[in-house]
Amino acid sequence: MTGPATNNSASSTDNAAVEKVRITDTTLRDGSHAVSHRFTVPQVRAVSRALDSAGVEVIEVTHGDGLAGSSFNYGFSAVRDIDLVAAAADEVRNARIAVLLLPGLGTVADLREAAAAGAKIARVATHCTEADVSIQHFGAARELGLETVGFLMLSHRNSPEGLATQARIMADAGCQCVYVVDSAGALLPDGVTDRVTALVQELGDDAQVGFHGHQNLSLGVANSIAAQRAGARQIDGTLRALGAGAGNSPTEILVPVFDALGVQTGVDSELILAAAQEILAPVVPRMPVADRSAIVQGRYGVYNSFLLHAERAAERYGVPAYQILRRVGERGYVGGQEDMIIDVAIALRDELGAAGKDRVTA
Ligand SMILES: C[C@H](O)CC(=O)C(=O)O
Ligand SMILES: [Mn+2]
Repeated sequence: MTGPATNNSASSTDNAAVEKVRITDTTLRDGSHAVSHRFTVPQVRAVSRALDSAGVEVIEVTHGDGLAGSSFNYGFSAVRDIDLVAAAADEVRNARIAVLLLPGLGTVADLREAAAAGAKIARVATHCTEADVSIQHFGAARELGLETVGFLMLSHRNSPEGLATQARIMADAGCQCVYVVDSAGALLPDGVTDRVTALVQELGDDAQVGFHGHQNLSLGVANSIAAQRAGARQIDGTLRALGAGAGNSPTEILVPVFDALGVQTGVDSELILAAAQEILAPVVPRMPVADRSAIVQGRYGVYNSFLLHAERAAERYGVPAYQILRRVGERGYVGGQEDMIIDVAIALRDELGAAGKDRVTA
């Protein structure tokens, strides 16, 4: 389906040197955070089939925290990653299945198993100042014949120049596309433009640049437009914005928006709308929403995967989740420090109790 021309379509096509982006849908990976990693094989099959039929080129499937993320600290999956990857790979005809790996959590052995199960793309994620921990994983992924993508998480916590230095480390290790990852939904469009531009200049023809947005400040789609205009060639989304925190840039909105801008995605707008409405929505009990906690995450730059951990700690210790998250942001905790949320909740409980304040949990 090609939609009607819009007022801004002419000017934006004039601006765009490249008029195509590749959409990676991560409903079955980032969306896993929002369902506490409870996706089942029939759900993964149905969503993969719908995305594939709509023309989505890349579908990411894993625990929300990547291969081997199923654990006490991050939350247990309903079904093993590898079984979900194999089911998705079996279901698709054209799309390629991607897996996420956080070094230290997932290992090279996990990558090997994922490749054997049908994964074609390895996405390796590190904190935005720690790219060096990904070097061996990119090497291993390339040896396995996998396409490689690098994720610089919490990208708002590094300057454009600093991020470009980290992107260079990934590209030199064999990464073929480095993503600016707005893990907290904290970046504003200018911040995205500056970071993507810095990476494009640094990487040149050595690697592409991608963008992964979140909705905490309702800017996922606007930031994706900024990224594309600055030279990003790969953009992430999820059906119905299903994802950590306030959720991700919605794929079914990215597609018609890029269409209106004259940027090709290769995805059929009508079929992607149907996938969101008819396939995903009925199986998801709770959709992400930009509520007080999620907006605080965006404003204080808090890793989105912390939301459900903070909500559980809030419930357990009788303190507001948004206050836990604000303090976590002030302390600058990064992915992997989920257990520190408990310490923050206990300290807040003691402080609020000592001050004689009422406890609330929302
Ligand atoms: C492991 C994280 O959920 C990766 C991601 O999607 C992000 O940082 O955002
Ligand atoms: Mn994310």
